[in-house]
Amino acid sequence: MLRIITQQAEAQIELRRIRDRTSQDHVIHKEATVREVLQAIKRQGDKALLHYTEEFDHQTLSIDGLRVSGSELDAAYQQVSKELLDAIQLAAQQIEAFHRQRVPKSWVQFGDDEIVLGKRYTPVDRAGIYVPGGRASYPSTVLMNAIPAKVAKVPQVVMVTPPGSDKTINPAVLVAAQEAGVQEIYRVGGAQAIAALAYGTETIPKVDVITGPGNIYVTLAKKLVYGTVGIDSLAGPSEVLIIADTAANPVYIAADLLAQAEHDPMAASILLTSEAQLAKQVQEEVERQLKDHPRRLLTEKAIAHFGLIVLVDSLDEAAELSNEFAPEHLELEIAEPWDLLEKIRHAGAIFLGHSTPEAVGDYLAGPNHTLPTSGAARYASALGVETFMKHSSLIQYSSTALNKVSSAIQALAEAEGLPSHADSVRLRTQEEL
Ligand SMILES: NC(=O)c1ccc[n+]([C@@H]2O[C@H](COP(=O)([O-])OP(=O)(O)OC[C@H]3O[C@@H](n4cnc5c(N)ncnc54)[C@H](O)[C@@H]3O)[C@@H](O)[C@H]2O)c1
Ligand SMILES: N[C@H](CO)Cc1c[nH]c[nH+]1
Ligand SMILES: [Zn+2]
Repeated sequence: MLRIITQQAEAQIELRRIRDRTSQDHVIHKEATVREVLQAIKRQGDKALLHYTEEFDHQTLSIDGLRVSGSELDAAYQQVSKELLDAIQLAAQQIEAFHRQRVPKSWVQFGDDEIVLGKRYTPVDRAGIYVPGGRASYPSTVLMNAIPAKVAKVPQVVMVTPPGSDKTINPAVLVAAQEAGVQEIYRVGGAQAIAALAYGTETIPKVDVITGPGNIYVTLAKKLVYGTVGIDSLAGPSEVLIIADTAANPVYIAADLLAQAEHDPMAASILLTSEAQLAKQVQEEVERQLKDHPRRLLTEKAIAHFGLIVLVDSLDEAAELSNEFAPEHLELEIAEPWDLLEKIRHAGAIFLGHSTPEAVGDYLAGPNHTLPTSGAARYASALGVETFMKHSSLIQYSSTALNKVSSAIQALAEAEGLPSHADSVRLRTQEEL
């Protein structure tokens, strides 16, 4: 049953516990497992990959079977309905159109004395995309990760996803990968897949950046390999925080809370409202919708451990609590959502008004659904084209320009006790005299 809390102090403690659920004590033994997996893949490559796929995914693969074959890719198109293919293509178009607006542009600036300064953006050489597949399969996540990589013009995009029963991968995932321009697909998941992308194995190439959401094992692995490779952000398990007033419909709110909870037993679903009657109605409606839910066990677990309704005094208080939580998804189910927006400082994606369920953003509105979780929205943002790019600074000085700053650079270098730095400027500017 979704709990209702009325005391502010208790609400703050509970919200903090839920926000920090991926770094609490019960996760420590999972981190030990993940470290062991990373070490084994680093040392033993494919052999360890097959071992952990057997242990965690219960699938016996051969080295030759790791990569999805061309015939499997072709067959996938025959296995999806026309309606699903159309939906994948519509989502792909909208995601691409949105991301094309945000391609970082290189620039140079010409200053006095022939000084040229600028930034030059270039894509990474190789990107690795993680597509979750443990408890659900995610063609939408393929599109959300591979399309920005394609827009960034990454030359090699490699995808990993766990094998399902009979070692197969959902054909919709394979179709989405082809529509989005993924070149290589490997049937491995969990921490072992992240390790393979970070360190490389005999079969799977080492990449420069790993993106994509996943469960606690995937998220911990990404955190641990950061530095060996780049990552997008810590994206998962999922969460939604809804702020609602009297204008909200309890049936919609309950559905939106469950839409997040059904992802993972560690998913978080939170409602902040000043309306006691609405709180009660949502609590009852969640129970009603859960009754016939096909993923009832998993969803109930998430609601019981990481679900919460908080009764607040005002929308301002709700905004402040939301800022402390920094949710992955924030829904403003209130009469004037744009008025509250200015009070919101931290959220991965914000959904405004009653006709904008979070699922619109999950699938096809265009903005990316790979978003920071567990409070990471305080400092991180949605995955984007820039996740697959980096920029180099450009600096050119003429001798006239160098002469003008020569003594300042030498003074700074001497203050730092670095004489060769001073010499590198002094020798050049002396020659000019
Ligand atoms: N933030 C986002 O943008 C976003 C988007 C989509 C999905 N998600 C999240 O992605 C996650 C998907 O999770 P999932 O489980 O369905 O798929 P997943 O692919 O993330 O995880 C499955 C893998 O976990 C590993 N695993 C399972 N149990 C294990 C154990 N006991 N020890 C070690 N490894 C184990 C297995 O190797 C398996 O391949 C959910 O948490 C969902 O909320 C987040
Ligand atoms: N809500 C997820 C992000 O947390 C994204 C997703 C994909 N498919 C359905 N939902
Ligand atoms: Zn979702």
